[in-house]
Amino acid sequence: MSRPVIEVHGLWSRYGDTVIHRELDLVVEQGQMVGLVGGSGSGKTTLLREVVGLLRPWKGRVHLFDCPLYSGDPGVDRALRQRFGMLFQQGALYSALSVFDNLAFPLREFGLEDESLIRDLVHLKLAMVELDPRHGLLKPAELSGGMVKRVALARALALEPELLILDEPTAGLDPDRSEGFVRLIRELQAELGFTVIMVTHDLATLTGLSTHIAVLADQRIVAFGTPEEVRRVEHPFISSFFGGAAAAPGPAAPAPL
Ligand SMILES: Nc1ncnc2c1ncn2[C@@H]1O[C@H](COP(=O)(O)OP(=O)(O)OP(=O)(O)O)[C@@H](O)[C@H]1O
Repeated sequence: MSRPVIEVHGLWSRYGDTVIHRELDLVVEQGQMVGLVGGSGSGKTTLLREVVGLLRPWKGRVHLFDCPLYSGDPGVDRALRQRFGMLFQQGALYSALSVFDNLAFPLREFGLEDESLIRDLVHLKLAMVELDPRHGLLKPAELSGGMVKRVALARALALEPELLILDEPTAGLDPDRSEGFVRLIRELQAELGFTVIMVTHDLATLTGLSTHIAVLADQRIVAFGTPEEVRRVEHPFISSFFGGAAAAPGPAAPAPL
């Protein structure tokens, strides 16, 4: 039985007098990989920040794993934070720390003290993203763009989250590296079963990763469904986003997960 991981109901957001979201609803169920698309400035990043509690909505309800995001109990909020991992476009890694310490950071922060266990877990996470222990000695500035993304992914997965939030996961990667990163996320998702919500402007990343697509336009989610279902919805943004491919999924359909 599928259960909701993210539930957003009647959400209003604003910066000053500018309303960004108006009565927005979104439900993401366990195991779904949801690509959130919308025009530039439509409020995708704002929505992600509200979903993870980095930004408080003006009005409305956000629940994660059936728990209200702002329970008022620091212990509950902390336990909830352990259940999701984030890969944000900027500020992914601490530049002064080695790769090893970047990955050890969330483990130590959440109370792990046994250094030999931390070492084993860090090496396990490095292996998950196809890196080896010697990469742990490097500083972020010594890594290629693709390796930075993989380390950031390993860090997002450090606490074995049930939900992974990705903001432009392949931005800045060339098409080959981007394809490799999409494959890696897909394989890890198939193995670990986490739910994904992702913002991307890249059609290849969107079609390669999404089981579902949510379209943000007119200050709310105007379409939600499988890529094929969403392509059939009549809306000017959807027609222009998918262009001529709107009627026929063809080769752009997502790979099976
Ligand atoms: N801290 C802020 N203060 C004021 N306005 C903001 C702030 N952050 C974002 N905005 C504005 O709110 C709107 C939504 O921004 P947001 O970054 O959520 O959109 P987006 O859909 O992620 O955009 P893009 O696709 O271009 O990254 C934009 O018009 C943006 O300029």
